[in-house]
Formats: sequence, structure tokens, C-alpha cells
Amino acid sequence: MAVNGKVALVTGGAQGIGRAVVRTLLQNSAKVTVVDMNKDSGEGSKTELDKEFGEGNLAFIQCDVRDGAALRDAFQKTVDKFGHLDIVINNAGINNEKNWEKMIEVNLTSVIKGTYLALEHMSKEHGKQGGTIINVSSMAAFLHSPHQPVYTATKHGVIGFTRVMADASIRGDYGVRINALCPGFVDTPLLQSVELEDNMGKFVKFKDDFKHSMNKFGVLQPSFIAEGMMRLVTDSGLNGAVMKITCSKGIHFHTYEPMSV
Ligand SMILES: NC(=O)C1=CN([C@@H]2O[C@H](COP(=O)(O)OP(=O)(O)OC[C@H]3O[C@@H](n4cnc5c(N)ncnc54)[C@H](O)[C@@H]3O)[C@@H](O)[C@H]2O)C=CC1
Ligand SMILES: CCCCC/C=C\C=C\C(=O)C/C=C\C/C=C\CCCC(=O)O
Repeated sequence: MAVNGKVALVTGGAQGIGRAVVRTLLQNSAKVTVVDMNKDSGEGSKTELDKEFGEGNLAFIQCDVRDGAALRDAFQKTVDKFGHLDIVINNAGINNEKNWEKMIEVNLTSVIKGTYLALEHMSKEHGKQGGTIINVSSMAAFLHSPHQPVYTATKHGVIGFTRVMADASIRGDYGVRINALCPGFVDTPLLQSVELEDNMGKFVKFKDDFKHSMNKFGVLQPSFIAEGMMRLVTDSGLNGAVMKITCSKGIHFHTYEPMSV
């Protein structure tokens, strides 16, 4: 899929990985809606990106992705403003082992909601023209990040859900590609949460282990994750692929046994 003239919606796009992805989409002449709960960084980012790429290409909608009605409204507003929807990146995520029920809502339930809403606006089943969905998981889904049980569970969940939906899309002829992206450690504000009892709860006592892991595996830059994301968006041969990005191997794909049915 060529990105020029396409319309994208990125959750959690106000900072970190999401912001880098938004910037790359704008560089490639897409129209983009950022859906994020953080008003200050969302508006600040919009001001900067408007200066760089011109006004009218980027919309910011303040929205907590856990609020299903508000998320639905954000999708509708994107279509009302830009005319259609082609690319949805379910990226918003948190690290909070203390409030783990909230983390499941943000990291998994909202990815499911975002995927179903994306299909309503893009699937041929709904009379739409097709598109692509990328759900952000993590290398934690493969390495079972130590002392991070619920974060790890949510990221496993994102992969399972995404792979099944990719298969459903083929069988149902939705015309929508659905992929998961799994970065290793990335230099964003989320990474700093590892130091905080408010985020890690009783697991904060293992913060030195986490830092050791980061030193061992290395920390990626958000722009490199955006590069991987663009490959998933543009390569129409990749439905259902699970992309991994690490310092040691760069951008690569997880391989699975073929399904027996
Ligand atoms: N930073 C890292 O090392 C890695 C991050 N990831 C995943 O990448 C995704 C993005 O993470 P980062 O950019 O690192 O985090 P970040 O904390 O820098 O940015 C996350 C963005 O999501 C927004 N957000 C959080 N909860 C929200 C909610 N309920 N509703 C709407 N917006 C919400 C925040 O306001 C923020 O702008 C997450 O899903 C994360 O789990 C995956 C692997 C590694
Ligand atoms: C384990 C500490 C987590 C701190 C929480 C904040 C950020 C979350 C980060 C991730 O999602 C990534 C987690 C784990 C995988 C890290 C590296 C894998 C690299 C593997 C390799 O290079 O082969």
C-alpha cells in the first residue's frame, strides 16, 4: 500500500513510539489522527508537526482508549474530517503492575476495541475499501519479561488476538491486513516507569535486574520502530506477520508452525 494520500489513526501517538510513527506517516504524505489521553503532549506535538508538515494534515483527539464510546467517536471524527480511513495503529500502552486491571484494559481490551472499530470503517464486509491494522505488542511476548507478569500477559494476548483476526480477515475477505509489531526496549518515557513503585508495585525491588536486561539487550530508538511499522503498512504480502525489532537482529519476523486445518 502506498502511504501517499492515505488516512491513518494512531492511538498513543502523542509521544514515544506513536509520535515517531505519526511523524513518519506525515513524511510520507499521509493524513493522520492522533488519539491520546494526554492533552498537553498531544497539542504540543500537533503544534510542532503542523509547523514541519503544514496545517490540515494532522488532527489531535483527546481520548482515553478505555472509553469505548469516545474511541468510536474518534474513529468517526477521523472519517468525517479526512473522508475515509486506511491505516489504524493500536499503539497506546502502559506499564503498571500495581494497577494491573487498568493495564489489561489499555494494553489488550482497547487493542481489541480499536481493531473492531477499524474493521467497521475499512472492511469490505462493511462495504469499505480495505486497509491495514497494526497492533503493538512487545518482545516481552517472547522472552517473558521477568517480574512483569501482567504486562507480559497483555502482550501475548495482543499477538494471539491479532493472528486470529488476520486469519479471519483472509477467510472473510475483509480486504484488511492485520499485523503485530514487537519491539525490544525502546527509548521512550515508558521505559522510565521501571524505577517507580507506582508502576511496578512489589516488583520495583527488581529494578536493577531490569536495568541489567536493558544493558544486555540494548535500547532502540523510536524512529527505528517507525521504520518497521512503515514496512508493515506498505508490504501487502505481510498479512498476519508478527514483526520483531531488536538491537541484535534488527527488523525480522517470528516464524510459526503452519496451521493444521
Ligand atoms: N518503550 C518500550 O521499551 C516498549 C514499548 N512497547 C509498546 O509500545 C507502545 C507505545 O509505548 P511507548 O511509546 O514506549 O510509551 P509512552 O509512554 O512513551 O507513550 C504512550 C502513549 O500512549 C498514551 N496513552 C497511555 N494510556 C492511554 C489511554 N488509556 N488512552 C489514550 N492514550 C493513552 C500516553 O499518553 C502516551 O502518549 C505500548 O503499547 C508499549 O507497551 C513495546 C515494546 C517496548
Ligand atoms: C522488563 C522491564 C520492563 C520495563 C517496562 C517498560 C517497558 C517495556 C518494554 C518492553 O515492552 C520490552 C520488554 C522486553 C524485551 C526486551 C528486549 C528483548 C531483546 C531481545 C534480543 O535482543 O534478542
